[in-house]
Amino acid sequence: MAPLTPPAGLRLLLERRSHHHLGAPAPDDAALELMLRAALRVPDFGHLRPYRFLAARGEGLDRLGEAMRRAALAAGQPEKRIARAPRMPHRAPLVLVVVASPRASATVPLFDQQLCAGCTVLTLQLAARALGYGGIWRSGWWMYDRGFHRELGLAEEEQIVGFLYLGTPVEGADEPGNGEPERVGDVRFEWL
Ligand SMILES: Cc1cc2nc3c(=O)[nH]c(=O)nc-3n(C[C@H](O)[C@H](O)[C@H](O)COP(=O)(O)O)c2cc1C
Repeated sequence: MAPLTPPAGLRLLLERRSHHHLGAPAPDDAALELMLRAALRVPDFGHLRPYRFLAARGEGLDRLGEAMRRAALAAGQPEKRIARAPRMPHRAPLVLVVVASPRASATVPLFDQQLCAGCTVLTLQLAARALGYGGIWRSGWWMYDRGFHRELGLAEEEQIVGFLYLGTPVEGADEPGNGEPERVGDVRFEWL
């Protein structure tokens, strides 16, 4: 069977990659609006929209870093982690904290709702890429720390599913891709 030539819309997925080194400009409000509209299209059992976003740019990055520092201090984390906390969000000009915010539902399990929230992270990253920006989905210790969650005002049932760092890829700073198409043979896949 001859391989299909990927249509233009699929190239965004086939060529998706993360950018660790991000500078200005970040997606502006107009870009962010389009990205959020795309996020609203993720698969969503019961259309519960079980997610919300906390956004930081400018001084917001300082506030986010301070919240990270206070949480690390309160949790008795190593000195090195506490000291580096304020710098963490400054690795990009825009950081979205993506929060799974489950709704009470008799039919939609919590995990489904958290997966739905996770889908928004990738969708936002892809939408940003389509608009010419770069991004990386990060987690790390803070993602799971209840003290940090409280710093950000999360409710008990809420969970951070990702920190999405966004900006413009710094030219030449990231490892170039090897240019090879992904090999479908690498996927664990079997017919039942
Ligand atoms: C839930 C989740 C959490 C992640 N957390 C981190 C992280 O904290 N730090 C990191 O360098 N990469 C993290 N990654 C991986 C990056 O987003 C990225 O996929 C990886 O650097 C490989 O690059 P690529 O996306 O270009 O293949 C995470 C990915 C996922 C899905």
